[in-house]
Amino acid sequence: MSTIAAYYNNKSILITGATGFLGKVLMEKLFRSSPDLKVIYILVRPKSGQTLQQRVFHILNCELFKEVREICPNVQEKIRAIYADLSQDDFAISKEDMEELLSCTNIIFHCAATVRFDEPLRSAVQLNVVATQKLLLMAGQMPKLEAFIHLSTAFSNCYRKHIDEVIYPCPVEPKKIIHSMEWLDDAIIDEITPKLIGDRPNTYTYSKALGEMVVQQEGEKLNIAIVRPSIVGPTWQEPFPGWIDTMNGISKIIIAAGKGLLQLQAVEPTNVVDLIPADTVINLTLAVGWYTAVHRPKTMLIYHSTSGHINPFYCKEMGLQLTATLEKIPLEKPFRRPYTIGTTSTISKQYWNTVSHHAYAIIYDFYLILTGRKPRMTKLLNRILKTISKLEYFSSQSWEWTTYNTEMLMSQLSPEDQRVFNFDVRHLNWSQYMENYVLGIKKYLLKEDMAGIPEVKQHLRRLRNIYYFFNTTLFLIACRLLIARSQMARNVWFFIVSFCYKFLSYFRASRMLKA
Ligand SMILES: CCCCCCCCCCCCCCCCCCCCCCCCCCCC(=O)SCCNC(=O)CCNC(=O)[C@H](O)C(C)(C)COP(=O)(O)OP(=O)(O)OC[C@H]1O[C@@H](n2cnc3c(N)ncnc32)[C@H](O)[C@@H]1OP(=O)(O)O
Ligand SMILES: NC(=O)C1=CN([C@@H]2O[C@H](COP(=O)(O)OP(=O)(O)OC[C@H]3O[C@@H](n4cnc5c(N)ncnc54)[C@H](OP(=O)(O)O)[C@@H]3O)[C@@H](O)[C@H]2O)C=CC1
Repeated sequence: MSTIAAYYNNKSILITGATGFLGKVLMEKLFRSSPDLKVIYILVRPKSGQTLQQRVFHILNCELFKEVREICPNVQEKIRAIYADLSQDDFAISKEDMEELLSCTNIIFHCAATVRFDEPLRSAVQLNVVATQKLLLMAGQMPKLEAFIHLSTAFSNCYRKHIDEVIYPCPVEPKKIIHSMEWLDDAIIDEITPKLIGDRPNTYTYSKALGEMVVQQEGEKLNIAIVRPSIVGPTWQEPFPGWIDTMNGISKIIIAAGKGLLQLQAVEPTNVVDLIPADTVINLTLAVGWYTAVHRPKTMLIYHSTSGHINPFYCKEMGLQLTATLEKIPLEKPFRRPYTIGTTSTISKQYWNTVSHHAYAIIYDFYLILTGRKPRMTKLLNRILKTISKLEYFSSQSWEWTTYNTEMLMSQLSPEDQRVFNFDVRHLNWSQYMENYVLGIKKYLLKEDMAGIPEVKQHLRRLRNIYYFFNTTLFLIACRLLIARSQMARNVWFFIVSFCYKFLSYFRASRMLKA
């Protein structure tokens, strides 16, 4: 049996952010690989009118947990959902629950975070820094704790081009930031935010960097490690390929491209898109948990979960594969045929934005007005472009992450552990992965019907014919206008027509001679 899987059996595991994308994949793998684990405590808040129990029921009944429901029929009994809101001072955990957590927890996986790039600094700090600090304080009071694993992001130091598995300190100490958030009002915080975040693009990356510093400072006496994934995509292999239930990362770009709304993305075609499958991140995280608990490294180790250095996926290749896949597995109700253009040049971006986004939206809105409907495309397009522009910082650049610790860990695993907890992306086939990505988006995220694919393909063929007809008509109108207004255009036109005529006559004559 796998040593790592055996380690988690009979353990009490605390997970924050278990209702999130990565948290669910983490729980699923734990139940599937170590069905004899004692209990998983999850800190959950009620949301969207659902109680804790309803949320847990919903998670356990989703497609992701299909295999777990068979392997571990009593899975419901092994999850202890604890009411908690991490943005509140004492996490709002009841006294009894807190006592149980403190006395029983063996391992903590801290995944909860606000991942929005545009989160106000106050709430980003509250969740990504203060909550981390408080969880570390709690961890310090747990006599049975063996390891604390903190999920950060490979982009926490994205102002650097080359990133090592170390902590890069922020100029202002986290304690000072936390303290200032207590007495500054919102208006002043908004004003100083750009100065504080400095070269970072948003409050997310800044607060995650502060969170790492807190982990380093407050976790000195704990057995602690940090995992830094890059852009997390759907599962690669486990429990099945293509599982995704989040719009984060690049899913929004893919959906907008699949619906034909977005054709241009600010990317340098030769740049690398550092995608990493969710199951790879989770396998590494579980291996890190085991290694930290059992081998107790003397210093806190940071592990990069990235793909670019060993199996680079270039933007151009991704654009081509995405277009091909979206033809094969189209998304429902496309506005246009998917097509991808990548550039970072400002002039080129403005040109393509006008020609392939705004012009189309205006024409479509005009068509809606003519057919007695309310125009909506320009508004929708502007919203999407605004959203996508906030991702531009990440799409227009490339980074290099070193992975010495991750490779060291891989070398420490037995062949069986390397197989069961595979985090080696050298053999990942990107074309296959993109196909499963689109399938996953269609099936699990958008919940579209697979049986509708032939109909959508037919619709796409109609759109292609309209596109050709529209372009040919536009070309002929332009020619006609030019010929009517310019002698030179007329000369060129007559030259082309007489050239074609002569060529055809020559071709016919030579065929007759041969006959
Ligand atoms: C791909 C094809 C394009 C063509 C290019 C072709 C080029 C050829 C070669 C290139 C190939 C293509 C390669 C592209 C790859 C680029 C790679 C880089 C991508 C960069 C991704 C960034 C990831 C960075 C990861 C950093 C690591 C982390 O740790 S991230 C943690 C995860 N966090 C996130 O990912 C959160 C990011 N998101 C946000 O913070 C917010 O969404 C936002 C701040 C970005 C935007 O907020 P906003 O309020 O504006 O939007 P939102 O609330 O999300 O939505 C507003 C409404 O708009 C609707 N909407 C949004 N998208 C769509 C859509 N696609 N279709 C329809 N409707 C959409 C949305 O539903 C909202 O509607 P309402 O709910 O009704 O308001
Ligand atoms: N996805 C990605 O591309 C990447 C993610 N990461 C990191 O991985 C971790 C997990 O990310 P991911 O799963 O994608 O994120 P999600 O947004 O999917 O999940 C976030 C989780 O945090 C919980 N949470 C947020 N606020 C609170 C709160 N106040 N109290 C209790 N719980 C709260 C959410 O609960 P609720 O369901 O109630 O909202 C949810 O379970 C994060 O630390 C993130 O920084 C790093 C790199 C890339």
